[in-house]
Amino acid sequence: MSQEAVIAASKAYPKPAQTFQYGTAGFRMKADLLPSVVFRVGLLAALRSRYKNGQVIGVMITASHNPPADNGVKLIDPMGEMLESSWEAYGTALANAEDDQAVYDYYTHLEQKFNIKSSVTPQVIYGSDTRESSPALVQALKDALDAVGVKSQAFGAVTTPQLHYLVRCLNTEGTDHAYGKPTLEGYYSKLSTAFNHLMTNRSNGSVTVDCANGVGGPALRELQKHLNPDSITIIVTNDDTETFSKLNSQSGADYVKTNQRLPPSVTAQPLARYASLDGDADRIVYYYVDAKTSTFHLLDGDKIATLAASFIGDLVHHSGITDFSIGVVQTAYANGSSTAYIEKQGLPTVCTPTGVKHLHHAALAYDCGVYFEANGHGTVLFSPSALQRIFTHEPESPAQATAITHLKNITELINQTVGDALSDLLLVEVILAHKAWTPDLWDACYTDLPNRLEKAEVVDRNAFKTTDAERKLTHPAGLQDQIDALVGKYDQARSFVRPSGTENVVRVYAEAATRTQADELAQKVKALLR
Ligand SMILES: CC(=O)N[C@H]1[C@@H](OP(=O)(O)O)O[C@H](CO)[C@@H](O)[C@@H]1O
Ligand SMILES: [Mg+2]
Repeated sequence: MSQEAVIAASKAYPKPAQTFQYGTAGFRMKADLLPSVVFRVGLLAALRSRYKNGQVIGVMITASHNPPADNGVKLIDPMGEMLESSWEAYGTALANAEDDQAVYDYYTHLEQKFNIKSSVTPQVIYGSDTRESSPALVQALKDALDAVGVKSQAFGAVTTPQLHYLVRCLNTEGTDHAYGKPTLEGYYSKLSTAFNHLMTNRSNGSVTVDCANGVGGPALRELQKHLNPDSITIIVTNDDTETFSKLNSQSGADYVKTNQRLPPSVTAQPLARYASLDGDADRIVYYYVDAKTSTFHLLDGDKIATLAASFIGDLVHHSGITDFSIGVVQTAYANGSSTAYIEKQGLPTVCTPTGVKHLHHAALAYDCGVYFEANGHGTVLFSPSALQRIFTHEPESPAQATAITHLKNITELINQTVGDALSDLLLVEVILAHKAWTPDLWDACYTDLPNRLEKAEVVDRNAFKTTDAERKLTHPAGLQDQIDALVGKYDQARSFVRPSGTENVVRVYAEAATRTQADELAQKVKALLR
């Protein structure tokens, strides 16, 4: 790598007058502001790979559920996790370097700081969602990787979880904890093989999936080719990736969760199952309309977490494996009823700050850690020792043998690197089939407290500081007391305010015993912010 090569390549991507920050979901903003950021993220990925002795690092170009004009970029660490948070600041600093020389200087500063050897060949793989702006940003990335001699591989349009899967597979290939075949075909084959085993002699009718007109559409169509058609029919809708303006428009998991209503394109049949993915297919929510009043019912991340935890708990119980810890990790946005339900089942719950990296980390504390954000982003992690026990357990009865076989397949079905809408879809379908549950029976486990999520524009969101997993404000001084006083006036109420990590707003959440109370509480708390 030469100074001239880096500086020359960097010249093509001048930094706009803008301050950037590597946030909860990497960098995310209007796509036209991003070329310099993506170029520099490419340099960071190269450094990260060399720092990790040449292990493969992933770069995903996506803005998830954001509008079509946005885009974003984030790094994936060697085991398929999100970038270690201490490195986010280096990404921020590199993105904000004023000119090409400053970019090069900071790059060499990091090399020295971490004593990164130039003898190691860095390896990076990358992919993008289906946005119009993605190809140009991919080119910016490629130019950076080439300038610093990275061995790179392009995977084209992929879901975010697919890229996480590929990174982990590449870095574990040939080891005793090989995660799978490092190809997209390997991904589809791993998930579908487990699904087809779990669905042997079972059929679960059909599910209609709204793909937000994003990359989940083509991926789901491909996955479906691998599934036994006698087990499931997946009706793929909102899968137009050619009309860029349709992405996440009036569709998708975020639309359904935020508005608490059907996408306008869906005419729901009573008790039929519907699901919506987000733009990069790492989130999923389910919903249905009931038979009596055709009312919309949301089955969100909390409902998926409780479903998964209880199903896995039952399998472990029937397998004869003992001393096996299962925990459920949530955020403050989890519905109070879900937390109460999980605790009533005798399972521990943990509340972490928003952002899946926090949940993921907390879930590692259990043999089986189930984590979901209410918005539908989540997965299930099995610890290495839990996997070892599941795969070596000697069953003492046919019933135990069946439970063990199911457990093994469940660990293969779940994408354990990150929340994955396609894997979660198959998981829910398997569980409902095994329980012979219609969506209303699933929904009946507990009744959500009516809730409202609002956002407020404020002068400076950084003036809002929180504690207790974001459930309480420490600053601005006195505001929390005012919120508490309001909450005290409603039944079963809870409300909190926190600054968003992805948008320049402050979020207000409120839940209470009735819809009117929840709405009123949210409005009154919001009014305090003015
Ligand atoms: C209330 C809410 O849904 N917040 C989302 C949103 O974070 P904020 O920090 O609230 O903007 O985007 C994150 C990244 O996608 C996601 O992890 C999180 O759950
Ligand atoms: Mg997403």
